[in-house]
Amino acid sequence: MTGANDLSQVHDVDVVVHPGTQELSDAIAARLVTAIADALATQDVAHVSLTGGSLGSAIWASMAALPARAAVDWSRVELWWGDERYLPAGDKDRNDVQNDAAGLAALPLDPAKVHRVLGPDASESAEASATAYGELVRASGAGAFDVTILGVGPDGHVASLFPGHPAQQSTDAIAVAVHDSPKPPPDRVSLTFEALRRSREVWFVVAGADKAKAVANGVAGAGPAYSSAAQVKGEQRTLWLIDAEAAANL
Ligand SMILES: O=C1O[C@H](COP(=O)(O)O)[C@@H](O)[C@H](O)[C@H]1O
Repeated sequence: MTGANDLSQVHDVDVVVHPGTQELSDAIAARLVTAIADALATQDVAHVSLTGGSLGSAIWASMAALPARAAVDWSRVELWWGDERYLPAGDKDRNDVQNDAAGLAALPLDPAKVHRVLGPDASESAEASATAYGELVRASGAGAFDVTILGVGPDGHVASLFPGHPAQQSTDAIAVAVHDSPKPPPDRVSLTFEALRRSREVWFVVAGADKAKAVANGVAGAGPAYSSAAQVKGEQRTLWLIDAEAAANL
């Protein structure tokens, strides 16, 4: 990772800083290829949980341009989403739609292994969608995700778990319905902290000066009223993959 500045082991997490958003996005795509190929060397399938947001989609544009993506047997990759906006299939504001448009759809994935959160066109409520998604995670035998990728909002939210929002407190489920989200749209479905923590590696992916405070809070381990990101750690590794602007307050 040429040009990366490794600030390893700050507060029991690893922080890697790349100069700008493009370098960061390209590096995450390359890292993901390696992580998936490693997992597939010893497992039948690799489970990866994806994120929406700006960088969450930029990764797939980088992947589409990365020759090394051919090193992965994508038909053995199970994809999940850490959260989804509770909107009908195909809505341009859904995370999966934005990821697909950025480049995800171009990969030779097995559609049966791409697990999309049901929207209002296919479920009675966000609660019903969350229950169905949780059951799907459980039934898949995922047990733990190999990699969970999480964007972080300027307010410190990850997936659709917003600091101080009641959905943060859901402890008895894999996925939870979120209403009155401070960021539109108001209705969402999110994996819970408990589910997100069942990840071998958690990667926070963050770019931009407007995220510098959220990154500092997350890396420092701030409480849930200030940072949802700080409540999630990987079982083996927690990585902050950020650009120089986002690192400004470290
Ligand atoms: O609404 C969401 O926002 C976050 C972060 O988005 P960004 O555009 O500020 O990077 C994203 O991680 C989450 O998946 C999404 O639903």
